[in-house]
Amino acid sequence: MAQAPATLDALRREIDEIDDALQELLIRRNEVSRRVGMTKGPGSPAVRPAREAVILRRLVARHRGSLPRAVLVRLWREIFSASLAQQIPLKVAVAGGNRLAPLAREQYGVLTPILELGSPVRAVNAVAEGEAAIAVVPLPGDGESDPWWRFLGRDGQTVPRIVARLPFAVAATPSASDGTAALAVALSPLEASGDDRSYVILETAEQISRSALRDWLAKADLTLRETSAWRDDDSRWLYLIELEGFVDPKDERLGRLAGTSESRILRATAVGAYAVPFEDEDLADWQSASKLEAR
Ligand SMILES: C=C(O[C@@H]1C=C(C(=O)O)C=C[C@H]1O)C(=O)O
Repeated sequence: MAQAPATLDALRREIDEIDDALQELLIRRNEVSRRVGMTKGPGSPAVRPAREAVILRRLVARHRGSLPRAVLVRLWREIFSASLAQQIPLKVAVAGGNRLAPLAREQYGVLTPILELGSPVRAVNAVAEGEAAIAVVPLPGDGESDPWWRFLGRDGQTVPRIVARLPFAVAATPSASDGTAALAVALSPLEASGDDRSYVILETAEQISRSALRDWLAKADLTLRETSAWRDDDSRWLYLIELEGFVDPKDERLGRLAGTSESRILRATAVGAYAVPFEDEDLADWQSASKLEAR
């Protein structure tokens, strides 16, 4: 016998039940995250973008039905932010005037306090000094007079590291639809998500061409993506290098670099890594694809 069509009342009762179940699960998730926070301890910072990336990739891959993947990601950004906010006082520093506040809000939660400071350098300092948990800073550019990244080459637990690239999903981040992108800096260890890019700072006593840098890196099995240079007062050069793959502070390829560069690299320090963001097609839904075809 065919099933009788559900009445509007019955369908609404089903939605009420689902809402209650969803709410119970969110309450439970936040409680477990609070316990994760207590288990982490002082040497294990709260902000873990690599773990968030692994979760989002898994959820997007197993998704189905008519709820768009971009909406799924948006929901989880708020869930992560609420989860983080009960582990630590979640405050995000940005440089006022560089249009990164909306991006920071869409990544770290619409209710998360944003601290607008005078420059990206001050935003990074706010993280070093514990005034903010995360700084959202512009992508490194070449020829900057005071690049925010120049403080990252030092060792130590209170030196901020690059931990994420924003947006993680353009389709889920309206403020990034014009191509705006940024990096997030926090006092968190470098963690691999399984598909990553990394940043290292190379220190040299002289200016080095991009092609020489690329060759030295290739000899040490490292693939260069981007470079930014900064000349320190005492004629020391710093290069912020973006590399393919994950490179952590103990990576033996960094040690090999000195040997492959005619010893012109004085120091090589791993200063960051980020999970490779979703491509638009990763978030494409069967429904939206069929809508496009129907046009
Ligand atoms: C719960 C954790 O802390 C934070 C919150 C996460 C979450 O809500 O899933 C994930 C990573 C961290 O940014 C964790 O590290 O697992």
